[in-house]
Amino acid sequence: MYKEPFGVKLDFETGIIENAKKLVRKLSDMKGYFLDEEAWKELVEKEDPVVYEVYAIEQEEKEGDLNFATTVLYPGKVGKEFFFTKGHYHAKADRAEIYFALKGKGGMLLQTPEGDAKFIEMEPGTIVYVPPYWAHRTVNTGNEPFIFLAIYPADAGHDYGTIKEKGFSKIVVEEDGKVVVKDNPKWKE
Ligand SMILES: O=P(O)(O)OC[C@H]1O[C@](O)(CO)[C@@H](O)[C@@H]1O
Ligand SMILES: [Fe+2]
Repeated sequence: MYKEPFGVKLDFETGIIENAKKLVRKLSDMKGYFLDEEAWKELVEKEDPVVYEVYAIEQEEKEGDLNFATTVLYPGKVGKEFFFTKGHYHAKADRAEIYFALKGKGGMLLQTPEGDAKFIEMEPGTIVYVPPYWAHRTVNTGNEPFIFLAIYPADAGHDYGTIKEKGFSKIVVEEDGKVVVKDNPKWKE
């Protein structure tokens, strides 16, 4: 009837949550996500780096329950574009989410289904509220791993397909040593 409460330990240095399920996303898992396809191919053939790791504590997909996960997003670029997570809408699109930045430097790209985008900078201590219906992707704009905790409804689910197909309307790139958010020339409305 009642579920058993529990506490787990999160290591602030590494982002690892004990007893969590680990997921690894390598650059080869992200075909078609980056603007510069040549640079993507070259880097995959050379070293196929890990782009991010997720440590998740997940419950059954039921209304009312909560999941949480840390992400360790490594520093790097494909061409001029900073490493990012795949990004997704929630399968149940009206589900919100909270992110809490722990280490490193980065930001979150958010987008409505109409393509209105927003970039929110994140540093340790930043809490980001992801409202219902907004797609979200995190970006590492620094030189060390960008680590954050996400807390989301257990029944939110992931809709990766829409972003994989259309991308985000904005990209985050390095130009003259600066972080620049600009229009994505490949964005399909
Ligand atoms: O699911 P993505 O877009 O690959 O990004 C990874 C992060 O997002 C989450 O799916 C939560 O929104 C986590 O599992 C993880 O923190
Ligand atoms: Fe999410």
